[in-house]
Amino acid sequence: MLSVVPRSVTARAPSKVNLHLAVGDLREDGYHELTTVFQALSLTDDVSVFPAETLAVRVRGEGADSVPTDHTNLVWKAAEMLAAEAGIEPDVEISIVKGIPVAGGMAGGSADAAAALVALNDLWGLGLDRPALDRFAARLGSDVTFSLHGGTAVGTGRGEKLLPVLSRSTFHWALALAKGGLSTPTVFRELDQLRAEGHPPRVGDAADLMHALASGDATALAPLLGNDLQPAALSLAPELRRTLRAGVTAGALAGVVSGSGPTCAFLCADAESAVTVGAELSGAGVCRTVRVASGPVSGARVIDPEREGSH
Ligand SMILES: C[C@@](CO)(OP(=O)(O)O)[C@H](O)COP(=O)(O)OP(=O)(O)OC[C@H]1O[C@@H](n2ccc(N)nc2=O)[C@H](O)[C@@H]1O
Ligand SMILES: Nc1ncnc2c1ncn2[C@@H]1O[C@H](COP(=O)(O)OP(=O)(O)O)[C@@H](O)[C@H]1O
Repeated sequence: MLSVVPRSVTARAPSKVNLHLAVGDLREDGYHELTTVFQALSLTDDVSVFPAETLAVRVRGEGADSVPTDHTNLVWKAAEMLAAEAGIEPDVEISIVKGIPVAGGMAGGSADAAAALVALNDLWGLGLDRPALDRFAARLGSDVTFSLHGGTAVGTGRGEKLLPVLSRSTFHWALALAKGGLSTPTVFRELDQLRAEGHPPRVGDAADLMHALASGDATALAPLLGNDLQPAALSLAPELRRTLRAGVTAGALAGVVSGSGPTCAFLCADAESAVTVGAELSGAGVCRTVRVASGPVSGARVIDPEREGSH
């Protein structure tokens, strides 16, 4: 007798770096008004879903020990939301393979949530279109909408209102992953505190940065990278100053704290330079480990792990 192997679906979602992150006022709902330019990077997480007796989450890979496997994991919440919408039980095993550092300012949890939405939409045959997936994404977290879309985009509101940005070439990055993580709400609170006490530097508008992206010129883009959360991340993790200096000394065009940190992202002239900068950073002992990545890449999408490989 033929036994039927239950179908599984795997989706891959990108990390992100904020090329520009302007943080505005604290809103009444506890979020800050943002204007940010996201770029999706080739450092990714894979999320596979399989029919199961009950909802369960497993995690392996980069930083897996510090990722929750209970209802607080964003993929668990994504499964419950979609199942409630479809009127079914969320009986599924969700397996996450992390390549994106946890609490690293690179939207790893958001990537997993976006990948889970895409994979479950396929597994359960829900036929949800992009606007519908966007609505679920925005409920899960501010960055999840971007993780779905990928590419290069401007985010406003709390980061969930997106408009695509013309970006002409591929940019190459060396990433310095730190020992611990930084909690996003703690970094926003630290910025509020720094602003109450003085005037930490603020990024201007993103007009010149948009031109540099459209021209595809990494040398023009480099001096325009900016992040209002960087002073707060440096205040909480002062050792990142050394990391930022070391990357530029190693030949990067510029370095910036990624989102709320503590990952530092270094824009490099080309792929070869990114490998050299990564090796020098590694040798300088200013970070836990290094990765190279390029962007922009696509948002969360179903993959065939046999053909595309799984990490
Ligand atoms: C800072 C950014 C920049 O892209 O990314 P990360 O560095 O975390 O990757 C994002 O704004 C993070 O987005 P995300 O990680 O999805 O945050 P959420 O879960 O929605 O919010 C976590 C907490 O961060 C704070 N928060 C988040 C977004 C925002 N616009 N204002 C805020 O003040 C709030 O305290 C909120 O309760
Ligand atoms: N699927 C997930 N992957 C990673 N972290 C998750 C996940 N679900 C919930 N978390 C929690 O979210 C927090 C933020 O993690 P992450 O999204 O990786 O970083 P960041 O917000 O800095 O980009 C972590 O403290 C982690 O415990």
